[in-house]
Amino acid sequence: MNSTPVLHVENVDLVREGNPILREVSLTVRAGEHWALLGANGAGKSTLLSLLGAFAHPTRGTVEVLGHRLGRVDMRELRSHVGHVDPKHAPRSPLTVWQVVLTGLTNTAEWVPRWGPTAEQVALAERLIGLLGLSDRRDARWPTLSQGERGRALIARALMPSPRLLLLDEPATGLDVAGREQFLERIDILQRTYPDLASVLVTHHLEELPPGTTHVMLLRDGCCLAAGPADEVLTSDQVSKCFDHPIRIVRADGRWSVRAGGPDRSRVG
Ligand SMILES: Nc1ncnc2c1ncn2[C@@H]1O[C@H](COP(=O)(O)OP(=O)(O)OP(=O)(O)O)[C@@H](O)[C@H]1O
Repeated sequence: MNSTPVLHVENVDLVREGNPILREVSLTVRAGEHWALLGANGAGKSTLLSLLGAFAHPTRGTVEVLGHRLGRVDMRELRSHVGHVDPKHAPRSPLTVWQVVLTGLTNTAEWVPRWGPTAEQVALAERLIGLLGLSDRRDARWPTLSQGERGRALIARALMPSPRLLLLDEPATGLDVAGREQFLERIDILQRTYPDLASVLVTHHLEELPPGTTHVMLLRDGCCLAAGPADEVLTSDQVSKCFDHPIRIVRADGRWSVRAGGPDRSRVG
């Protein structure tokens, strides 16, 4: 296994229009780790993800993505090796699921004219479509897909170049309960199928954390409040501080959820 961290962020500050957005943030992500960035609206999660995806440079500090230091590398080239699931991605023409997934190889929103995948690439696309639970929607066109199906198609698309890193920005936002559970089930299958894949997922809802989440960073006002193994970081105390609200964390069947803080009323009979 490659021992270079997949991501290494050291003492990063990011200032935009004179405002500090990230302050002294450090993070190391290794192969096989599944991180969640958790924090309230405006905490800086998406901004940090944009650094990890080589979409932005830090103002101070260093960011290494797949062993390459931002500022010393062709960002566009580097991005092609990162599986970045952009929820706003949308092809303009009504591509099928199969086509959308294959555009992950050309890194384009549209099907590239005169480009054709190899037999191995087609086989990989079919395998990923199956892994994401979309085999029966393989030929369905983008405009006819549900939001959950689109999200899962985009994950399959991001995995086409066989990246070592998958970045997911609020992947379960807007999904109904069934859609969220299907998404979590597929993430679980994915993590078991690709044990070396590392991922970083942004969310503000603990209910949306995949059970395979190994590590968590709590962000508040651009600062890292806590970072480390999920069970050490996701305590009622720390999450309450992160969201500036009394919260009680409940862990059941490998999943996390929250209740309003205060006494545990479930035992009052
Ligand atoms: N281009 C920009 N210029 C100035 N301020 C920005 C810019 N982009 C983001 N911000 C500010 O930086 C802060 C962090 O934004 P960011 O989107 O990273 O937070 P977030 O934790 O992802 O929030 P949310 O959960 O609402 O998506 C916010 O206060 C936002 O207004």
